[in-house]
Amino acid sequence: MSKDLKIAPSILASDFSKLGQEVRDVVDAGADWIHLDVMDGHFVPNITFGPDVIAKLRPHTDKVFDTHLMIAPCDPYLEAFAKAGSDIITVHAEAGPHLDRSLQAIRNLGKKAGVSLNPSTPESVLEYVLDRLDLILVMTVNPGFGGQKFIDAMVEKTRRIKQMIGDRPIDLEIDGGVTPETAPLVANAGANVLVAGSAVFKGGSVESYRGNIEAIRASVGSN
Ligand SMILES: O=C(CO)[C@@H](O)[C@H](O)COP(=O)(O)O
Repeated sequence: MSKDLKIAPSILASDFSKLGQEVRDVVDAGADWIHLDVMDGHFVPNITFGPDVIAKLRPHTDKVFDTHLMIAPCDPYLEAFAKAGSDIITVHAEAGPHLDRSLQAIRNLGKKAGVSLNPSTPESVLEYVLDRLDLILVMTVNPGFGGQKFIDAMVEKTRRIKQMIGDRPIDLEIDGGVTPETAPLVANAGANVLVAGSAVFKGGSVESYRGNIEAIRASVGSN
C-alpha cells in the first residue's frame, strides 16, 4: 500500500474566523498539503474566498498550497492566484472553452497545473492534455459543499484515470467524502493525494485533527 500518500485538508471545513490558526494547527497535526477551495457562486452554488485570503494565509506555512478553482471563467484570475502563493492551480475541465490554453498559462506562471473532473465528466477530456498536467483531481462529490456523500462510481473512474496516467509524473487526487471508510477504495484504485475536509476538521484542536488524519492514513496502510 502507498507509503507516500498525501493528505490535503480542505480548509472549507475549518473555522473561517481563525483561518491562519486553523492552517497552522492542521499542519502541526500532519497535513502534507493545504487544499484551498475557491468558489464563485456561478460555477458552483457557493462562495468562499479569493486570492487575497490565500496571500494572507501564505506566511502561516511553507506546505504546498493546492488551489482548486471552482470558478468560471478561470483564465482572468490565474495570475492573481499564482501571485497569492499557490503552488498548484487546478481548473475544472468544464470551466472554460480552452483547457489546453489554461494549463499552458498556469505552467507559464511557474506553477503546477491541475485539472479537475466533475462526477459526470468523462475521463476522455484528459486524453490530449496529459502532457500538460501535474495533477488530476477527481471530484467524488458534486462540487460546492463539504460534508457530502462519496459517489461510489468514482472508484472505477479513478482506476481508469490511473491507467491513462501510466508512468507520467502526475498526482492523482481525490476530493469529496473522503473518510477512513472511503479512502482505501480510492487509494487501491491508484490515488496518491486525498483531500479531506469534514473528516479532518472535527474536534477543533490539533490533537483531534492529528487523530483524524492518522485514521485516514491508517485506513490505507500509509505512514
Ligand atoms: O471541493 C470540495 C467541495 O466542492 C471539497 O474540497 C470539499 O471541501 C471536501 O469536503 P469533505 O467532503 O471532505 O467534507
